[in-house]
Amino acid sequence: MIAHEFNIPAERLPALLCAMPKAELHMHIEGSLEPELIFALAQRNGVALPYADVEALRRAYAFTNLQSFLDIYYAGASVLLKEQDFYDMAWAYLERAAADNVVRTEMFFDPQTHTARGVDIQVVIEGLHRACVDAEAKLGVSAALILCFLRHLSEEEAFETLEQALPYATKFIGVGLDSSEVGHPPEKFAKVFARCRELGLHLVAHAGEEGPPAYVWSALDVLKVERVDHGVQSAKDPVLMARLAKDRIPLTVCPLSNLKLCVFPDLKQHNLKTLLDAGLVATVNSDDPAYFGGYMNENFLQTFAATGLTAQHAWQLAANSFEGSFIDDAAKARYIDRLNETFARFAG
Ligand code: HPA
Ligand SMILES: [Zn+2]
Repeated sequence: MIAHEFNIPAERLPALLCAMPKAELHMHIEGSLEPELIFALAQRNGVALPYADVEALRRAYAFTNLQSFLDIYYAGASVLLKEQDFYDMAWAYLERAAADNVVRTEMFFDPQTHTARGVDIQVVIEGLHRACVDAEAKLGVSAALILCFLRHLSEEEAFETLEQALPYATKFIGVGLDSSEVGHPPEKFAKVFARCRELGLHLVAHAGEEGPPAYVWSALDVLKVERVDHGVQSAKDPVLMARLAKDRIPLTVCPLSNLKLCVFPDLKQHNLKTLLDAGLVATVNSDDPAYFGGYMNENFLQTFAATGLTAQHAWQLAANSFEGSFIDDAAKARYIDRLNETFARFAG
């Protein structure tokens, strides 16, 4: 996709970042559970929480690394029991996404977090999928689901989850790999990803969030993923950077997540600009917006303010999000037209 030349006055850039159509490719739906909804669902379902109130829960959101976040994230998800709970969670996110001009979203969900508590996978998938169908009809947001395997569990358990999910295979478009990265390299899941590939599912995996470039290499070469989630540690390996650029492998970067989990000490030092300027198909995403302090537009606004990215970078990030999405080429072209129309409206 060729970037057009746009002359955007600097003072219009924040409004343009908010207005431009964009795709979100890295968002864990359980990470969109706001504290208010956690407490409302706890009350509705009679689930006891180890926090006195919403403020006490929010105060616990002071993370030092990925694991310190995951412990609280899994505790928050414990209030989800019924199909309507999954619907309500997804609907709340989809309304926020629509407000941020997200026109396409590919949402991760973690079935093992729920089946381990005795919730049937059908309840999880049907509730989330119904919200996706309604989002298209009522919000004009195209929404799809990606089932993630928890990498701290075994490959055998991933296979069991895949078996349970297959009756609902028309309701998700692919599989991913998330949870504790270091010590759980992609190759641990080689066989289950090979099976998912045979089944025609799209493949993605978290790699290079905290883990080394070697994990990004094995996500590509062993799992054969089409996108890498996070991938920011790739910048440490010039040969890997060249490979990602050559093969146009999208990286779903999550700046506020990286800040809150101390992957970078501050946003000014985030390497998004390095990745873009090296020609990588980098995108901006919210990861776990209820926990990391912002949905899509907040990620764009804060990252641009901190790192001095330009309107040209904004266009590239939005175009990359459509290129990296799992929609057909005609839909990509329509979204790029809408992107260009928005830029033309903001041009000086
Ligand atoms: O950022 C993340 N990394 C790994 N696993 C996750 N599960 C939710 N968010 C994340
Ligand atoms: Zn993630």
